[in-house]
Amino acid sequence: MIVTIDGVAASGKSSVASGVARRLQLPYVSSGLLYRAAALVALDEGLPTDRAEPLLASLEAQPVELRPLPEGNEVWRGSQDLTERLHTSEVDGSVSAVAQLQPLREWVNDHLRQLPPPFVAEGRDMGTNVFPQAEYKFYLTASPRVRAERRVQERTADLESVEAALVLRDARDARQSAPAPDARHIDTGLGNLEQVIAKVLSYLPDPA
Ligand SMILES: Nc1ncnc2c1ncn2[C@@H]1O[C@H](COP(=O)(O)OP(=O)(O)O)[C@@H](O)[C@H]1O
Ligand SMILES: Nc1ccn([C@H]2C[C@H](O)[C@@H](COP(=O)(O)OP(=O)(O)O)O2)c(=O)n1
Repeated sequence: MIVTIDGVAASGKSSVASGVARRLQLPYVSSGLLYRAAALVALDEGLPTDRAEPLLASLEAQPVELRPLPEGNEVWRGSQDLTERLHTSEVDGSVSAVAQLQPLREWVNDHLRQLPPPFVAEGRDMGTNVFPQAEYKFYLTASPRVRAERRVQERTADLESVEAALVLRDARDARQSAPAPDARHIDTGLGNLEQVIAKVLSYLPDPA
């Protein structure tokens, strides 16, 4: 079984995917972490974010590995744990450019398609491009203000600038963020995290 949870930035994808996966006793897969890791490598190494070749060459020379652990996804590069460095405003600011590079998208998608099901996968195009065969698909939304209020709890930045950055990233990511026609839409602003997790679970078979 593959469950896909797509949606806009800070709509709650990883928290909801993690909660659903825990209840189903499945791993969850945070695809955005691979895009974030690629953006971090570009920033660390001073590589351009608008050209795929130098970045791919670096990622091939020293590969990045996504570890979809039940307690949280980690990203490693050799002996370096990158996980704690993936959710900064700097990475937020560069990741959409990297995610527009088609060869980078193929690099991410090759990683994801090697993972053995069952799992819950979250991102932008899990239900459309990467796992169109998934049995259960969800698309999370919430207003920019609601999402910004959540993100200020996690970033040292003010509400107005976080909201503006989210709206900008939504626009930059729009191309790969179209919902799957067969996805169920859930507005995560209408309930708390537990209620949204329960809503998703209500459409899924009970764990054996
Ligand atoms: N109803 C809700 N649904 C989902 N997340 C919520 C909700 N209410 C508050 N949150 C919080 O909002 C944040 C969403 O962040 P995250 O799950 O990282 O979103 P995304 O993966 O879409 O960027 C988390 O801190 C989560 O606990
Ligand atoms: N499947 C995916 C997942 C993420 N991306 C891009 C779009 C986003 O700006 C970044 C980071 O995504 P991530 O889901 O980690 O973060 P946000 O929820 O957007 O804060 O990666 C993508 O293009 N396709």
